[in-house]
Amino acid sequence: MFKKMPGEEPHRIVSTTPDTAVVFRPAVVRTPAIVTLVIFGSRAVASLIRSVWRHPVAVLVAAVPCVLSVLYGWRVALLLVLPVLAGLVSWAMVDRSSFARWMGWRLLAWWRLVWVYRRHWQPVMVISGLGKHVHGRDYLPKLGKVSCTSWADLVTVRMLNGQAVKDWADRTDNLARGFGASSCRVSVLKGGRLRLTFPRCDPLAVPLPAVPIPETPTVGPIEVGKQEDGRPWLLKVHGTHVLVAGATGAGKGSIIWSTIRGLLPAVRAGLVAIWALDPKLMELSFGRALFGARYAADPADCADLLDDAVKVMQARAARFAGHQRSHTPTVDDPFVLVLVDEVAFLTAYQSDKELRRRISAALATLTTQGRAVGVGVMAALQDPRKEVMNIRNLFPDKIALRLDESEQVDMVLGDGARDRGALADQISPRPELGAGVGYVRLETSPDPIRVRATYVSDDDIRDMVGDFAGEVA
Ligand SMILES: Nc1ncnc2c1ncn2[C@@H]1O[C@H](COP(=O)(O)OP(=O)(O)OP(=O)(O)O)[C@@H](O)[C@H]1O
Repeated sequence: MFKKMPGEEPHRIVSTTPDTAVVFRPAVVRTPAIVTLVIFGSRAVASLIRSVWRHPVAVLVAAVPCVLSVLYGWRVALLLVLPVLAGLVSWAMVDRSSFARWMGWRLLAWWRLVWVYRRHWQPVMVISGLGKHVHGRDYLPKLGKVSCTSWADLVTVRMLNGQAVKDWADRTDNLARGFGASSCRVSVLKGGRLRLTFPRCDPLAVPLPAVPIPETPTVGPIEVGKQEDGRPWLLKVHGTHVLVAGATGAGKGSIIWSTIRGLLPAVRAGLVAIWALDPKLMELSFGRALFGARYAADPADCADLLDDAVKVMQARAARFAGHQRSHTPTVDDPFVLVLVDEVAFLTAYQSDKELRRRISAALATLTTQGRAVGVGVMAALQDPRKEVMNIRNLFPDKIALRLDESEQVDMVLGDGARDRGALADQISPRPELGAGVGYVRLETSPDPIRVRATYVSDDDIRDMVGDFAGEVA
């Protein structure tokens, strides 16, 4: 039986009988040096080809000056390279984004691969427990491609056979510390490969001003903020229901107001009607004039308004039955968005049992039957526990802002969301850093996305009221 053993291992192998009278030494067949050299040589060539394939720009930048100086001497090489360098600097100054896309991020990715990930890969894998060092041999997950975006490094890895995604998700803290990043997120690619996302900076660290009101009426998706990768965060409200969960001061109001702001032109055009329930009498009362008669703060009025919404929904369902299966907003049948601030005031904390029953039943009816006929619910709440909000699973889209406890993250976003990097319990309680910051999970992907809502200030709301009050159907 042959066994491959590197280094000094073969010398240590001895087998003895129990009384050590007979000692067996297995025969050791030494690999000829030439074979070893050929193996190492072919590995070096393969690694060179891989580097050229994955990092052509970086290899070109490093290799061309070296080749020129070998062929023509360093003076000629310098003369030839300097104008190119000047050209690159001017390109970077004139059009930063195209330079970053074609050169900057590629060079940075190569540098980060060599200097950060490859250099620290072996110790970080072994110490974090994702790799093993057994009898002088390393069993390490394979480091794949590294690419850089404006805010993060994206690292592809091939897991060891027998490893599970959870093994990696449980060690995101180790990975982040090991590679000098503030956090690490794990997402699954196919074929046993994972993508690790290591943020280099936080584009959401500063509050975002309210986006301009759209010029043309739209029922969404509405731009309500920014995603971590710098792209706009577009929130779908028509054809779904949205639950916003966050501790007090987490910035739930900014999501509600950003949504209202984006819908106002459609409200003016008669394509959308916003119905507001404001049991805390704080958040929505500020722009009360925007909602006309469709505003309620007293729990009994809230129950009546919800019952009216159910009637609208049922009347539509009866009319649509057999004719259409989905809703297109029109002036006759506008999209009705029922906004509920602190829904637990109306359900869990409501002392009047009959009111509580009516409100819970109406909310459950709207969230189970409303989306196909153009009635949507957007509800905000502080405490996402089932005892407080037993219909939270009827909301297809959920947003987790800052939460008090780590267990609440999975309650809002679904199982495994926190393991995959939705650290909503670690969002800063300082409003300038953390208010409006949260995680969303789209129906199409299990990976949570970090986002920040724009801040619609009191002045913005006053302007909105000034421009749009009285235009409500
Ligand atoms: N998107 C945001 N960006 C920056 N700051 C924000 C943002 N949203 C809110 N804030 C700040 O955080 C404070 C609290 O926000 P807000 O009242 O919306 O939180 P909330 O989650 O609705 O809290 P509560 O449940 O107590 O009403 C605001 O006064 C504001 O100063």
